[in-house]
Amino acid sequence: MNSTLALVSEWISGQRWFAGKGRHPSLRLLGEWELPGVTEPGVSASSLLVMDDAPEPAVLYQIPVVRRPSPLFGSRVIGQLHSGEFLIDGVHDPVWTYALISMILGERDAIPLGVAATGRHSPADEGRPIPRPEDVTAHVLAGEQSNTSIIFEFATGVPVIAKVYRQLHHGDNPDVVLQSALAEAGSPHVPLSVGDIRGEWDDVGRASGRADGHLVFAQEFLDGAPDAWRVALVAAESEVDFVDSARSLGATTALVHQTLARVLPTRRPDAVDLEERAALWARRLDACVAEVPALGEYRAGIERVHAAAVRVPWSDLQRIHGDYHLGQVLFAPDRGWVLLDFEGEPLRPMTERDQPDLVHRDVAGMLRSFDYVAGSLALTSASHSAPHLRQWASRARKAFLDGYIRVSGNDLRANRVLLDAFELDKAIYEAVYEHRNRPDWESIPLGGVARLLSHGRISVPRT
Ligand SMILES: Nc1ncnc2c1ncn2[C@@H]1O[C@H](COP(=O)(O)OP(=O)(O)O)[C@@H](O)[C@H]1O
Ligand SMILES: O=P(O)(O)O[C@H]1O[C@H](CO)[C@@H](O[C@H]2O[C@H](CO)[C@@H](O)[C@H](O)[C@H]2O)[C@H](O)[C@H]1O
Repeated sequence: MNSTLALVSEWISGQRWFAGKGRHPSLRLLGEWELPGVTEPGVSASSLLVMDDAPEPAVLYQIPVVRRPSPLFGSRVIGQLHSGEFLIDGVHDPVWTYALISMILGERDAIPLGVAATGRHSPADEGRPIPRPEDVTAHVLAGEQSNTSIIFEFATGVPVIAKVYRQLHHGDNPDVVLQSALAEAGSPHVPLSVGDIRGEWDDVGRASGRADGHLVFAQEFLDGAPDAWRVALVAAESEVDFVDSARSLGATTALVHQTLARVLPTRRPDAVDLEERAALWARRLDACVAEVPALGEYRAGIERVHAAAVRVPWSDLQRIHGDYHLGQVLFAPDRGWVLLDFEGEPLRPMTERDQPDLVHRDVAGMLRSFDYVAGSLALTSASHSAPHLRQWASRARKAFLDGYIRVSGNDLRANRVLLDAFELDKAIYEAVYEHRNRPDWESIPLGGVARLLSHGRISVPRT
């Protein structure tokens, strides 16, 4: 028997969303918010906010839990407390999931235990009632994710997916802000927003002593819609051309960018923006080379591209997706491509992720993704020749750009070095991502870097 924190400390390193793999956590409980409306005697449902001080900077995690006198059949038990109660992993517990959806749809406040939280039901989803417990089922979405998503199915009405953010940051989460703005502007290219939960907690690092941000985001669940990564992989595997699909994905991307530029602030980049970007690219290159030494041989070439990229004209800065790749897009037969997960790159600090940026970042991300389809198949399937796969990727990349340029009117080929700079920046990020998560795939982004540098598109004198 033990304290909540001791039990969570033992359990957290085995969780897929725990970022400190291989390192012992040093946890501190900031507080919790208790979900309202739980009527079962002796049972409470809440969400702990726990700071891990072991990494630098420290990471704030959200951990839904249920305390019960005895576990249910199938409960995921975290451990037994001093009190004799059991601490249960909340996202798998029907009391927690029912209280969560009721709090969002009923716009209820949590019981604050050091952390305040409030549910909001989106006007776009109006008319959906709080279901009776017997009219809703919930299960956790399987698969690798940075957060934990719960699928709700109702006796009537479209299913809902609620994403419980595992790492919390002060400020609006772009995932909620951008998708809600797009959905409210009538874009069919994101799922309908259902609602969210915002919270407020202590933060000694802030002048006010408190921080606030999104804790949960709920949206329509597009059941059965395959993601574009799967669709593209199947096409490449069966040697089916992806040109039309890639062109329409490019066109959809441009439409989403246009809507974001219409409904959220944009601004002209100035000299300071360019200086800051050059400094950011340089810092990121240093950090990536330090972690993946194989990038070292490309450093000078990458620096030349970065230097050239800040000398060409830049278009306006605007809100973008931020971590755009084929796995972030679903194909829904009745509405085409639907974009998900606008949280930005998980390895970048939130202060960078919620800033306006060039659309080039998203376009570059997707171009890299076509390269990944070819690269991953070349690694895993002996029956596909590398030149053939390269040709598949290069046709898809060209079609994606064609589709984007046709709809946006923004000729990203005119100053190709700028797009190359973003593609290189993405590829070095991917090298670090693969180094940490899938070392067998490190050669995919490294090959991408080598190819980009061999195109010789830089027309500035070499130093
Ligand atoms: N609205 C949705 N409809 C259908 N599937 C979804 C929806 N949102 C997420 N998914 C599925 O869940 C996966 C993880 O979602 P994502 O937003 O990328 O979460 P994470 O931030 O945990 O990576 C997606 O790749 C997709 O397969
Ligand atoms: O989806 P996430 O926000 O968690 O993004 C991270 O993981 C992605 C891998 O799942 C990673 O994407 C890279 O691999 C993809 C294939 O699995 C490929 O399509 C992408 O182009 C490539 O970047 C992403 O970079 C990372 O942030």
